[in-house]
Amino acid sequence: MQSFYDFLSQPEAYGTIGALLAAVLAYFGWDHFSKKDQTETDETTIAPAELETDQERDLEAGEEAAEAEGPRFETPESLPSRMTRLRARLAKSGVLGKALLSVLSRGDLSESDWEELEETLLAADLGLEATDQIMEKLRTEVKVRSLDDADQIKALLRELLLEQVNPQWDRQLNLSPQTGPDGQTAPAAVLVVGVNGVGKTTTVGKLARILVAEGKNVVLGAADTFRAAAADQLQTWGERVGVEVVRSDREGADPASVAFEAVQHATNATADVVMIDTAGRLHNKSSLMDQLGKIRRVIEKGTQVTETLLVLDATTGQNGLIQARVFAEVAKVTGIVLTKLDGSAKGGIVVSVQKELGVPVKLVGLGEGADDMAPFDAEAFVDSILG
Ligand SMILES: Nc1nc2c(ncn2[C@@H]2O[C@H](COP(=O)(O)OP(=O)(O)OP(=O)(O)O)[C@@H](O)[C@H]2O)c(=O)[nH]1
Repeated sequence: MQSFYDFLSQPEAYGTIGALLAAVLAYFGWDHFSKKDQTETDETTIAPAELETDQERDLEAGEEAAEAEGPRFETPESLPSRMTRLRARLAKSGVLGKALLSVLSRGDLSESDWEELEETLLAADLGLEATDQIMEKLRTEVKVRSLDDADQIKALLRELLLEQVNPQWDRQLNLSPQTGPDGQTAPAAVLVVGVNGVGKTTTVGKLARILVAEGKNVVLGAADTFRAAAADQLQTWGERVGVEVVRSDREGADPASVAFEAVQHATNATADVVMIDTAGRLHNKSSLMDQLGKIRRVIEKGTQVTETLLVLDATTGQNGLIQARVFAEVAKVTGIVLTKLDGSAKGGIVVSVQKELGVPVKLVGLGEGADDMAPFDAEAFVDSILG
Protein backbone atom coordinates (compact mmCIF):
# COMPACT_ATOMS: atom_id res chain seq x y z
CA MET A 1 0.00 0.00 0.00
CA GLN A 2 1.29 3.51 -0.87
CA SER A 3 2.49 5.45 2.21
CA PHE A 4 1.53 9.10 2.86
CA TYR A 5 5.19 10.08 2.15
CA ASP A 6 5.13 8.25 -1.20
CA PHE A 7 1.92 10.10 -2.00
CA LEU A 8 3.53 13.46 -1.15
CA SER A 9 6.48 12.73 -3.39
CA GLN A 10 4.16 12.65 -6.43
CA PRO A 11 3.57 16.03 -8.21
CA GLU A 12 -0.27 15.45 -8.51
CA ALA A 13 -0.43 15.28 -4.68
CA TYR A 14 -0.12 19.11 -4.42
CA GLY A 15 -3.11 19.61 -6.70
CA THR A 16 -5.20 17.19 -4.59
CA ILE A 17 -4.15 18.85 -1.28
CA GLY A 18 -4.84 22.32 -2.71
CA ALA A 19 -8.33 21.26 -3.76
CA LEU A 20 -9.00 19.76 -0.30
CA LEU A 21 -7.81 22.93 1.44
CA ALA A 22 -10.05 25.11 -0.77
CA ALA A 23 -13.03 22.89 0.02
CA VAL A 24 -12.39 23.13 3.80
CA LEU A 25 -12.07 26.92 3.60
CA ALA A 26 -15.23 27.23 1.55
CA TYR A 27 -17.12 25.07 4.07
CA PHE A 28 -16.07 26.80 7.30
CA GLY A 29 -15.42 30.22 5.81
CA TRP A 30 -12.21 32.16 5.89
CA ASP A 31 -13.26 34.08 9.04
CA HIS A 32 -13.32 30.82 10.98
CA PHE A 33 -9.57 30.55 10.58
CA SER A 34 -8.66 34.21 10.46
CA LYS A 35 -7.24 35.77 13.65
CA LYS A 36 -7.93 39.31 12.43
CA ASP A 37 -10.27 41.41 14.52
CA GLN A 38 -13.84 41.90 13.32
CA THR A 39 -13.43 45.50 12.16
CA GLU A 40 -10.53 44.61 9.97
CA THR A 41 -12.44 41.62 8.61
CA ASP A 42 -15.48 43.76 7.84
CA GLU A 43 -13.42 46.18 5.84
CA THR A 44 -11.62 43.58 3.92
CA THR A 45 -14.02 40.67 3.54
CA ILE A 46 -17.31 42.02 2.45
CA ALA A 47 -19.60 39.12 1.61
CA PRO A 48 -19.28 38.69 -2.16
CA ALA A 49 -22.47 38.82 -4.18
CA GLU A 50 -22.22 35.17 -5.21
CA LEU A 51 -22.40 34.05 -1.54
CA GLU A 52 -25.72 35.90 -0.92
CA THR A 53 -28.74 33.71 -0.52
CA ASP A 54 -31.76 34.24 -2.79
CA GLN A 55 -33.67 35.51 0.23
CA GLU A 56 -31.04 38.19 0.97
CA ARG A 57 -31.05 39.25 -2.66
CA ASP A 58 -34.87 39.55 -2.68
CA LEU A 59 -34.79 41.57 0.52
CA GLU A 60 -32.22 43.98 -0.86
CA ALA A 61 -34.12 44.34 -4.11
CA GLY A 62 -37.31 45.08 -2.12
CA GLU A 63 -35.57 47.70 -0.01
CA GLU A 64 -34.13 49.39 -3.09
CA ALA A 65 -37.54 49.42 -4.77
CA ALA A 66 -39.15 50.87 -1.61
CA GLU A 67 -36.53 53.62 -1.50
CA ALA A 68 -37.23 54.49 -5.12
CA GLU A 69 -41.02 54.52 -4.54
CA GLY A 70 -40.89 56.71 -1.40
CA PRO A 71 -42.41 55.94 2.01
CA ARG A 72 -44.92 53.10 2.30
CA PHE A 73 -48.00 53.48 4.47
CA GLU A 74 -50.17 50.94 6.16
CA THR A 75 -53.42 50.15 4.40
CA PRO A 76 -56.27 50.38 6.90
CA GLU A 77 -58.65 47.43 7.12
CA SER A 78 -61.76 47.74 4.95
CA LEU A 79 -65.04 48.65 6.65
CA PRO A 80 -66.93 45.35 6.05
CA SER A 81 -64.05 43.27 7.38
CA ARG A 82 -63.60 45.55 10.39
CA MET A 83 -67.31 45.46 11.23
CA THR A 84 -67.47 41.66 11.11
CA ARG A 85 -64.41 41.33 13.34
CA LEU A 86 -65.56 43.92 15.84
CA ARG A 87 -69.11 42.57 16.09
CA ALA A 88 -67.66 39.19 16.96
CA ARG A 89 -65.48 40.80 19.62
CA LEU A 90 -68.41 42.65 21.19
CA ALA A 91 -70.53 39.50 21.15
CA LYS A 92 -67.74 37.56 22.85
CA SER A 93 -67.80 39.94 25.79
CA GLY A 94 -71.48 38.82 26.14
CA VAL A 95 -72.29 41.96 28.08
CA LEU A 96 -75.87 41.15 29.03
CA GLY A 97 -76.52 37.93 27.18
CA LYS A 98 -75.41 35.27 29.63
CA ALA A 99 -76.95 36.85 32.73
CA LEU A 100 -80.26 37.55 31.00
CA LEU A 101 -80.45 34.15 29.43
CA SER A 102 -80.04 32.44 32.76
CA VAL A 103 -83.06 34.35 34.13
CA LEU A 104 -85.25 34.09 31.04
CA SER A 105 -84.69 30.38 30.61
CA ARG A 106 -86.54 29.80 33.89
CA GLY A 107 -89.75 30.28 31.92
CA ASP A 108 -92.58 31.43 34.18
CA LEU A 109 -90.85 34.37 35.88
CA SER A 110 -91.23 34.83 39.62
CA GLU A 111 -90.97 38.18 41.42
CA SER A 112 -87.36 37.47 42.32
CA ASP A 113 -86.61 36.64 38.66
CA TRP A 114 -87.99 40.03 37.65
CA GLU A 115 -85.82 41.70 40.26
CA GLU A 116 -82.77 39.85 39.01
CA LEU A 117 -83.55 40.99 35.49
CA GLU A 118 -83.79 44.58 36.65
CA GLU A 119 -80.49 44.32 38.54
CA THR A 120 -78.78 42.89 35.45
CA LEU A 121 -79.91 45.83 33.33
CA LEU A 122 -78.79 48.32 35.98
CA ALA A 123 -75.44 46.57 36.39
CA ALA A 124 -74.87 46.99 32.66
CA ASP A 125 -75.12 50.79 33.17
CA LEU A 126 -78.36 51.13 31.28
CA GLY A 127 -79.42 53.79 33.75
CA LEU A 128 -82.42 54.03 36.03
CA GLU A 129 -84.78 55.71 33.57
CA ALA A 130 -84.19 53.26 30.71
CA THR A 131 -84.27 50.26 33.05
CA ASP A 132 -87.60 51.37 34.53
CA GLN A 133 -89.12 51.90 31.11
CA ILE A 134 -87.93 48.52 29.83
CA MET A 135 -89.06 46.66 32.94
CA GLU A 136 -92.49 48.22 32.92
CA LYS A 137 -93.17 47.44 29.27
CA LEU A 138 -91.67 43.96 29.52
CA ARG A 139 -93.78 43.00 32.52
CA THR A 140 -96.94 44.35 30.92
CA GLU A 141 -96.38 42.64 27.58
CA VAL A 142 -95.41 39.33 29.14
CA LYS A 143 -98.63 39.42 31.16
CA VAL A 144 -100.93 40.62 28.37
CA ARG A 145 -99.53 38.16 25.82
CA SER A 146 -99.07 35.36 28.41
CA LEU A 147 -95.48 34.83 27.32
CA ASP A 148 -93.53 32.13 29.09
CA ASP A 149 -91.08 31.12 26.38
CA ALA A 150 -87.51 32.38 26.91
CA ASP A 151 -86.96 33.11 23.19
CA GLN A 152 -90.17 35.13 22.95
CA ILE A 153 -89.31 37.17 26.04
CA LYS A 154 -85.79 37.71 24.69
CA ALA A 155 -87.19 38.92 21.36
CA LEU A 156 -89.40 41.37 23.22
CA LEU A 157 -86.47 42.56 25.31
CA ARG A 158 -84.47 43.07 22.11
CA GLU A 159 -87.23 45.30 20.76
CA LEU A 160 -87.36 47.34 23.96
CA LEU A 161 -83.58 47.72 24.17
CA LEU A 162 -83.42 48.81 20.55
CA GLU A 163 -86.07 51.42 21.22
CA GLN A 164 -83.84 52.79 23.99
CA VAL A 165 -80.77 52.90 21.73
CA ASN A 166 -82.70 54.98 19.22
CA PRO A 167 -81.88 53.32 15.89
CA GLN A 168 -83.41 56.08 13.78
CA TRP A 169 -80.82 58.64 14.91
CA ASP A 170 -78.49 59.93 12.19
CA ARG A 171 -75.03 58.74 13.19
CA GLN A 172 -73.14 59.80 10.07
CA LEU A 173 -70.28 62.19 10.67
CA ASN A 174 -70.89 65.52 9.02
CA LEU A 175 -67.79 65.95 6.90
CA SER A 176 -69.23 68.04 4.10
CA PRO A 177 -66.90 70.53 2.38
CA GLN A 178 -67.06 74.06 3.76
CA THR A 179 -66.47 77.52 2.35
CA GLY A 180 -63.54 79.51 3.70
CA PRO A 181 -63.50 83.27 4.40
CA ASP A 182 -62.31 84.08 0.86
CA GLY A 183 -64.90 81.87 -0.76
CA GLN A 184 -62.44 79.04 -1.31
CA THR A 185 -63.30 75.42 -0.49
CA ALA A 186 -62.30 74.63 3.06
CA PRO A 187 -62.05 71.31 4.89
CA ALA A 188 -64.63 70.07 7.36
CA ALA A 189 -63.21 70.50 10.87
CA VAL A 190 -63.63 67.81 13.52
CA LEU A 191 -62.88 68.83 17.09
CA VAL A 192 -62.13 65.96 19.46
CA VAL A 193 -62.65 66.64 23.19
CA GLY A 194 -62.71 64.68 26.44
CA VAL A 195 -60.75 64.24 29.67
CA ASN A 196 -57.25 62.82 29.64
CA GLY A 197 -56.73 59.12 29.18
CA VAL A 198 -60.12 58.35 27.63
CA GLY A 199 -58.58 57.67 24.23
CA LYS A 200 -58.79 60.98 22.32
CA THR A 201 -55.48 60.71 20.49
CA THR A 202 -56.13 57.07 19.69
CA THR A 203 -59.58 58.03 18.41
CA VAL A 204 -58.13 60.72 16.13
CA GLY A 205 -55.60 58.20 14.78
CA LYS A 206 -58.15 55.45 14.24
CA LEU A 207 -60.65 57.82 12.66
CA ALA A 208 -57.94 59.14 10.32
CA ARG A 209 -57.41 55.56 9.18
CA ILE A 210 -61.14 55.06 8.54
CA LEU A 211 -61.29 58.29 6.52
CA VAL A 212 -58.13 57.46 4.56
CA ALA A 213 -59.62 54.04 3.77
CA GLU A 214 -62.64 55.92 2.36
CA GLY A 215 -60.30 57.91 0.10
CA LYS A 216 -60.37 61.16 2.07
CA ASN A 217 -57.48 63.55 2.35
CA VAL A 218 -56.92 64.26 6.04
CA VAL A 219 -54.76 66.62 8.12
CA LEU A 220 -54.36 66.27 11.90
CA GLY A 221 -53.73 69.07 14.37
CA ALA A 222 -52.01 68.25 17.68
CA ALA A 223 -53.62 70.87 19.89
CA ASP A 224 -52.91 68.81 23.02
CA THR A 225 -49.81 70.82 23.84
CA PHE A 226 -49.65 69.90 27.52
CA ARG A 227 -47.42 66.96 26.75
CA ALA A 228 -44.93 66.75 23.88
CA ALA A 229 -45.56 63.00 23.99
CA ALA A 230 -49.19 63.55 22.95
CA ALA A 231 -48.06 65.26 19.73
CA ASP A 232 -45.48 62.51 19.16
CA GLN A 233 -48.20 59.90 19.60
CA LEU A 234 -50.40 61.66 17.05
CA GLN A 235 -47.49 62.02 14.66
CA THR A 236 -46.86 58.29 14.83
CA TRP A 237 -50.49 57.64 13.91
CA GLY A 238 -50.16 60.13 11.04
CA GLU A 239 -46.97 58.55 9.74
CA ARG A 240 -48.46 55.08 9.80
CA VAL A 241 -51.33 56.03 7.57
CA GLY A 242 -49.65 58.76 5.54
CA VAL A 243 -51.47 61.76 6.98
CA GLU A 244 -49.83 65.11 7.73
CA VAL A 245 -49.73 66.28 11.35
CA VAL A 246 -49.45 69.94 12.29
CA ARG A 247 -47.85 70.35 15.70
CA SER A 248 -45.75 72.63 17.84
CA ASP A 249 -42.41 71.42 19.11
CA ARG A 250 -42.81 73.54 22.20
CA GLU A 251 -44.54 71.93 25.20
CA GLY A 252 -47.20 74.28 26.51
CA ALA A 253 -47.57 76.16 23.19
CA ASP A 254 -50.92 77.84 22.55
CA PRO A 255 -53.29 75.03 21.45
CA ALA A 256 -55.45 77.52 19.55
CA SER A 257 -52.53 78.59 17.39
CA VAL A 258 -51.80 74.95 16.51
CA ALA A 259 -55.47 74.50 15.58
CA PHE A 260 -55.34 77.66 13.43
CA GLU A 261 -52.25 76.49 11.59
CA ALA A 262 -53.72 73.02 11.08
CA VAL A 263 -56.78 74.55 9.39
CA GLN A 264 -54.59 76.82 7.21
CA HIS A 265 -52.41 73.91 6.23
CA ALA A 266 -55.40 71.67 5.48
CA THR A 267 -57.02 74.40 3.35
CA ASN A 268 -53.82 74.99 1.36
CA ALA A 269 -53.43 71.25 0.88
CA THR A 270 -57.09 71.03 -0.26
CA ALA A 271 -57.73 68.42 2.41
CA ASP A 272 -61.26 67.12 2.96
CA VAL A 273 -61.03 66.95 6.72
CA VAL A 274 -58.93 68.54 9.46
CA MET A 275 -59.13 66.81 12.83
CA ILE A 276 -58.02 68.59 15.98
CA ASP A 277 -56.90 66.63 19.05
CA THR A 278 -57.28 68.65 22.27
CA ALA A 279 -56.03 68.32 25.86
CA GLY A 280 -58.28 67.06 28.62
CA ARG A 281 -56.23 68.30 31.57
CA LEU A 282 -58.04 71.37 32.73
CA HIS A 283 -58.58 72.38 36.31
CA ASN A 284 -62.09 73.69 36.15
CA LYS A 285 -65.07 74.27 33.96
CA SER A 286 -64.30 77.90 33.18
CA SER A 287 -60.73 77.23 31.98
CA LEU A 288 -62.05 74.35 29.90
CA MET A 289 -64.69 76.61 28.44
CA ASP A 290 -62.10 79.33 27.71
CA GLN A 291 -59.73 76.96 25.98
CA LEU A 292 -62.25 75.04 23.90
CA GLY A 293 -64.03 78.31 23.06
CA LYS A 294 -60.79 79.87 21.83
CA ILE A 295 -59.88 76.81 19.76
CA ARG A 296 -63.30 76.84 18.14
CA ARG A 297 -63.11 80.57 17.38
CA VAL A 298 -59.75 80.28 15.63
CA ILE A 299 -60.87 77.23 13.63
CA GLU A 300 -63.88 79.25 12.54
CA LYS A 301 -61.61 81.90 11.07
CA GLY A 302 -60.82 79.38 8.35
CA THR A 303 -63.72 76.93 8.19
CA GLN A 304 -66.64 75.47 10.18
CA VAL A 305 -66.50 72.92 12.97
CA THR A 306 -68.81 70.33 11.46
CA GLU A 307 -68.39 67.80 14.28
CA THR A 308 -67.43 68.07 17.94
CA LEU A 309 -66.82 64.55 19.14
CA LEU A 310 -66.81 63.85 22.86
CA VAL A 311 -64.68 60.84 23.70
CA LEU A 312 -65.82 58.81 26.73
CA ASP A 313 -64.31 55.72 28.29
CA ALA A 314 -67.06 53.06 28.60
CA THR A 315 -65.38 51.51 31.62
CA THR A 316 -65.77 54.62 33.78
CA GLY A 317 -69.53 54.23 34.28
CA GLN A 318 -71.19 57.04 36.22
CA ASN A 319 -67.95 59.08 36.27
CA GLY A 320 -68.06 59.13 32.50
CA LEU A 321 -71.56 60.56 32.65
CA ILE A 322 -70.48 63.38 34.94
CA GLN A 323 -67.63 64.24 32.56
CA ALA A 324 -70.03 64.09 29.64
CA ARG A 325 -72.30 66.62 31.32
CA VAL A 326 -69.45 69.11 31.85
CA PHE A 327 -68.22 68.85 28.28
CA ALA A 328 -71.72 69.11 26.87
CA GLU A 329 -72.11 72.38 28.74
CA VAL A 330 -68.89 73.92 27.42
CA ALA A 331 -68.69 72.50 23.89
CA LYS A 332 -71.44 72.00 21.35
CA VAL A 333 -71.05 68.22 21.26
CA THR A 334 -72.50 66.64 18.10
CA GLY A 335 -71.48 63.04 18.64
CA ILE A 336 -70.06 60.65 21.21
CA VAL A 337 -67.19 58.24 20.72
CA LEU A 338 -67.40 55.47 23.28
CA THR A 339 -63.99 53.87 23.73
CA LYS A 340 -62.85 50.70 25.52
CA LEU A 341 -66.17 48.99 25.03
CA ASP A 342 -64.10 45.83 24.57
CA GLY A 343 -63.07 45.88 28.23
CA SER A 344 -66.47 46.72 29.63
CA ALA A 345 -69.44 44.69 30.77
CA LYS A 346 -71.32 47.97 30.83
CA GLY A 347 -72.50 48.37 27.25
CA GLY A 348 -75.68 49.96 28.62
CA ILE A 349 -73.71 53.19 28.94
CA VAL A 350 -74.58 53.77 25.27
CA VAL A 351 -78.20 54.26 26.30
CA SER A 352 -77.55 56.38 29.39
CA VAL A 353 -75.07 58.73 27.76
CA GLN A 354 -77.30 59.31 24.74
CA LYS A 355 -80.22 60.09 27.07
CA GLU A 356 -78.05 62.37 29.18
CA LEU A 357 -76.68 64.44 26.29
CA GLY A 358 -79.36 64.06 23.67
CA VAL A 359 -76.70 63.30 21.05
CA PRO A 360 -75.94 59.97 19.41
CA VAL A 361 -73.01 57.63 19.92
CA LYS A 362 -71.39 57.77 16.47
CA LEU A 363 -68.32 55.60 16.90
CA VAL A 364 -67.19 52.88 19.25
CA GLY A 365 -63.66 51.82 20.19
CA LEU A 366 -63.28 48.09 20.67
CA GLY A 367 -59.58 47.60 21.31
CA GLU A 368 -56.14 49.14 21.18
CA GLY A 369 -55.43 47.98 17.63
CA ALA A 370 -55.23 50.53 14.85
CA ASP A 371 -58.41 49.30 13.16
CA ASP A 372 -60.38 48.61 16.34
CA MET A 373 -62.94 51.33 15.82
CA ALA A 374 -66.27 51.18 14.00
CA PRO A 375 -69.29 53.32 13.31
CA PHE A 376 -71.97 52.60 15.87
CA ASP A 377 -74.78 50.38 14.58
CA ALA A 378 -77.76 50.18 16.95
CA GLU A 379 -79.12 46.80 15.80
CA ALA A 380 -75.76 45.10 15.71
CA PHE A 381 -74.99 46.52 19.12
CA VAL A 382 -78.20 45.24 20.74
CA ASP A 383 -77.79 41.84 19.10
CA SER A 384 -74.25 41.50 20.26
CA ILE A 385 -74.90 42.48 23.85
CA LEU A 386 -77.86 40.11 24.03
CA GLY A 387 -75.61 37.35 22.69
N1 LIG B 1 -58.92 48.47 25.17
C1 LIG B 1 -58.99 49.66 24.58
N2 LIG B 1 -58.05 50.59 24.84
C2 LIG B 1 -58.15 51.79 24.22
C3 LIG B 1 -59.22 52.11 23.35
N3 LIG B 1 -59.06 53.39 22.92
C4 LIG B 1 -57.92 53.85 23.52
N4 LIG B 1 -57.37 52.91 24.31
C5 LIG B 1 -56.16 53.01 25.14
O1 LIG B 1 -56.33 54.02 26.13
C6 LIG B 1 -55.09 54.62 26.45
C7 LIG B 1 -55.22 56.15 26.42
O2 LIG B 1 -55.43 56.55 25.08
P1 LIG B 1 -55.03 58.01 24.54
O3 LIG B 1 -55.49 58.06 23.14
O4 LIG B 1 -53.60 58.31 24.81
O5 LIG B 1 -55.92 58.94 25.47
P2 LIG B 1 -56.03 60.54 25.47
O6 LIG B 1 -57.43 60.85 25.82
O7 LIG B 1 -55.53 61.11 24.21
O8 LIG B 1 -55.07 60.88 26.68
P3 LIG B 1 -54.27 62.26 26.96
O9 LIG B 1 -53.36 62.50 25.79
O10 LIG B 1 -53.50 61.92 28.21
O11 LIG B 1 -55.28 63.32 27.16
C8 LIG B 1 -54.10 54.07 25.46
O12 LIG B 1 -53.36 53.05 26.07
C9 LIG B 1 -54.97 53.49 24.35
O13 LIG B 1 -54.34 52.42 23.66
C10 LIG B 1 -60.23 51.07 23.10
O14 LIG B 1 -61.22 51.23 22.38
N5 LIG B 1 -60.05 49.88 23.75
